[in-house]
Amino acid sequence: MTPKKPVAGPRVAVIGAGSWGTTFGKILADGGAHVTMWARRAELAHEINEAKRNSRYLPGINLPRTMAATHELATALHGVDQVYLSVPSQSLRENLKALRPLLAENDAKIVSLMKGVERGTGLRMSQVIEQELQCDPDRIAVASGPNLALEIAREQPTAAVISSRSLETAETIARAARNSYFRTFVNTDVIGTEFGGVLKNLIAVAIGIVDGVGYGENTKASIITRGLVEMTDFAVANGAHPETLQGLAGLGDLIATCQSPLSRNNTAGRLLGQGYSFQDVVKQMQQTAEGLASVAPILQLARESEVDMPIVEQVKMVLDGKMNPRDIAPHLTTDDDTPQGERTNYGQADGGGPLRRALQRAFDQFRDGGRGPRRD
Ligand SMILES: NC(=O)C1=CN([C@@H]2O[C@H](COP(=O)(O)OP(=O)(O)OC[C@H]3O[C@@H](n4cnc5c(N)ncnc54)[C@H](O)[C@@H]3O)[C@@H](O)[C@H]2O)C=CC1
Ligand SMILES: O=C(CO)COP(=O)(O)O
Repeated sequence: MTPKKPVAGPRVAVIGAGSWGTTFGKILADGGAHVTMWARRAELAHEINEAKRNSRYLPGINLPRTMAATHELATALHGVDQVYLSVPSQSLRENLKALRPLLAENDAKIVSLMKGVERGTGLRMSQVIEQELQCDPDRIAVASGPNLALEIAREQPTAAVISSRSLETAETIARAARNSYFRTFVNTDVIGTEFGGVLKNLIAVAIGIVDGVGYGENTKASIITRGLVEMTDFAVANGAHPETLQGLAGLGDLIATCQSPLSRNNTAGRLLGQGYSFQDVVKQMQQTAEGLASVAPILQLARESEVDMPIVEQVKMVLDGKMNPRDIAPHLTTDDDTPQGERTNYGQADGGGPLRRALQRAFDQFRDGGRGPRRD
């Protein structure tokens, strides 16, 4: 009997064949993994299999010859080592319910590619996965960073962060998701990595709004800068390491999303700034703009953790039709009449407050060689 050929790369399934799922499938296939895409529609699975194209989500892109696709979940998940999830965040829980029995006998690593929080619970995607699959959090990883799908599908050089509570899991996934045009770094700050991706969407909506109104670069730079403060304040108060927000998953993604017309969040904001109502914008968006659903749960969490998020508050007011888009502005982002210098909650030397305490805890943990994140 001839010995079985060793399988070079891991066997992976990517659940969700939209723009990011398909692009990530290409990243993995180009890195040597055996990729099966799961698409909801049989026609899309057929197009990927036969034409090596996903013309709706990635027009003009040739997909790897080795990439397979199916619309049968059981076929996609059979014998896999890794499962990548890339469906709209609000649909993750229902999708996991279908996955769970199919993964019962399998200890595959589960990777979230998503950048939203669940409406109603405010849970991050890795928390929803842990709840629904009832699996060891060390098996779960998340991917984030400045990762506009179409640019990566065109093989433009890009970096990303893979984060897991288990460094070993993060490194395993980072090795699989690495190739000549995609470089992955690792950290163990899952909270910071996930919130970075969620929060930059909200700031990108704000940038889109001021763009739509017709304001220029000063306004946008002011909102991006103050937005990073809000993102950091919020994430640190909710358990993140501040350094993560300065890396690819925070600042990096904020820059990419705020300046690119490819961003759906930015586009949704631009339409709002041009005077379209929230309902009109939702109707016009052909793809997922996660920021629209994340605003309310993030503001709820902000209130619970006593963090001010004036820019995100203004985005919510525009979405609700309670603020004229022309009034959204960084000068409303300080809560006193005569702001003295830049208020960065996490840098305040006032000796008190939940943010400062959270920051101190994070630094202590890092200095003591705890499970702090690696620099990305
Ligand atoms: N597109 C991008 O550049 C990036 C997107 N992401 C994140 O990836 C996630 C997925 O976004 P995209 O692929 O861009 O969205 P998309 O809108 O391009 O594709 C979404 C996919 O999910 C499917 N879908 C819709 N509702 C579903 C449901 N109820 N159950 C199962 N599948 C459903 C759609 O048919 C489609 O295949 C989002 O959380 C997004 O924030 C992250 C990084 C980059
Ligand atoms: O997350 C992204 C880039 O990193 C994609 O942003 P949008 O979802 O706004 O298109």
